[in-house]
Amino acid sequence: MDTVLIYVIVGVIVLLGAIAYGVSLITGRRRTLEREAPPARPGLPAEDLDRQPPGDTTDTVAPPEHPGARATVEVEPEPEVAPAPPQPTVERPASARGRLQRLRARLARSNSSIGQGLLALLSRGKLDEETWEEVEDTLISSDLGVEATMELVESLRTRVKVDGATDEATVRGWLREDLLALVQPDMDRRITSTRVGDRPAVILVVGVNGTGKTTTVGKLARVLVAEDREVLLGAADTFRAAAADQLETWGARVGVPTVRSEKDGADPAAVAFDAVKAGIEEEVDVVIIDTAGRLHNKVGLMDELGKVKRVIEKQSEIDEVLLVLDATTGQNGLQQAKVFSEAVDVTGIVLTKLDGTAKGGIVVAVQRQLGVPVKLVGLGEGPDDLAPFDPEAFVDAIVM
Ligand SMILES: Nc1nc2c(ncn2[C@@H]2O[C@H](COP(=O)(O)OP(=O)(O)OP(=O)(O)O)[C@@H](O)[C@H]2O)c(=O)[nH]1
Repeated sequence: MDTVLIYVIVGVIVLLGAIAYGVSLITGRRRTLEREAPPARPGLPAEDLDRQPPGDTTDTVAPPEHPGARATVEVEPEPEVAPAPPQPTVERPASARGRLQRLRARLARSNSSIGQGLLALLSRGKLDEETWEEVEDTLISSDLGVEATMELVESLRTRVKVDGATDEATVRGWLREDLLALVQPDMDRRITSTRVGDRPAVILVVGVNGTGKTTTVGKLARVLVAEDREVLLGAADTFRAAAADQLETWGARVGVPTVRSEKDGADPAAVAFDAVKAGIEEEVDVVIIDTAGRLHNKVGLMDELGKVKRVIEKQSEIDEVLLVLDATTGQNGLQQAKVFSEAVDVTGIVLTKLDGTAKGGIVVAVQRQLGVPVKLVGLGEGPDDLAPFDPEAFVDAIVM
């Protein structure tokens, strides 16, 4: 009996175990199926997009069938286009013609006070010795120089004696005429900037650092580009590391190449040589060379500039040597002019920063001292603020 009971109990246990196993198999399968099924999505099912026939790439916008339903949109993938490399913008500089007229207001701003002062003194009616002394002082304070001042006062005294008229319009006429004569309008102020025979014109730009030399070379390149010249720059100012970068930037703005050395403190003569060589090979119209004018002493300067000059002349003559002077430095500038002219044959002067000084008389003083004309004047820091010197426009700005 006991044995039968044991068999019954074991049988029940086996049966229960089999039932439990069967139930667990069914639930496990259902869970797996649930896990594999995609989640239900609200609104228009996304699978509508998936069901678009492959290859149908046109944009399709199905109007919604009822409010709230989303349109089915298939957007053609953008073809992959490599971004275009940034193009350097080459500027078209303003023509140099009539620039001094345009910039006259800048000159007038600083220099017309002299003109106004002179006009007020000379049209007082009674011109006594004291007034003439004031006239002299005004002229000397404009850096005209003692000699030119004496000449001008002498001429004005004679006119007053002869004519007697001292109304402002008459005096203005005299002043204009006498100042113009002092500025020597007949001097040849052209700059050689076209090919000479079968070689480019070569312009050497010299001057003390800080006078605006590099800036002037850059501005001059623009003036010449505006006149359709092919220009090449030589960065022979190897003394100041940033000068070559500065020059290169000026050139790049108007599509002008710069020959430079990658080495700081390289031999300026070697850079000048390479620039002229490249200019000859490229058949450009003009090569402009920026130099470092370290005014440590006259002998050093002569050695440096002399070497640059000799090395260039192995390949080409030098057509222009432009001396850059800062108009605000007065007598100091005149002293520099003297030293440079002894080191190298200066053919023209560039007077920079005339916009910032009432000392326009320096034009007369420096021309007299060197016997060479002022060819260009700097009238601001803008890229087109360099103008060919025009004696009439200059004097008009003073006596306007
Ligand atoms: N207001 C004014 N500033 C000027 C003029 N010309 C040049 N300058 C400024 O003078 C400063 C010196 O100019 P640079 O061209 O660097 O002088 P630099 O003589 O070449 O000096 P280095 O490159 O060291 O040889 C700059 O800030 C120019 O913008 C001008 O006509 N008017």
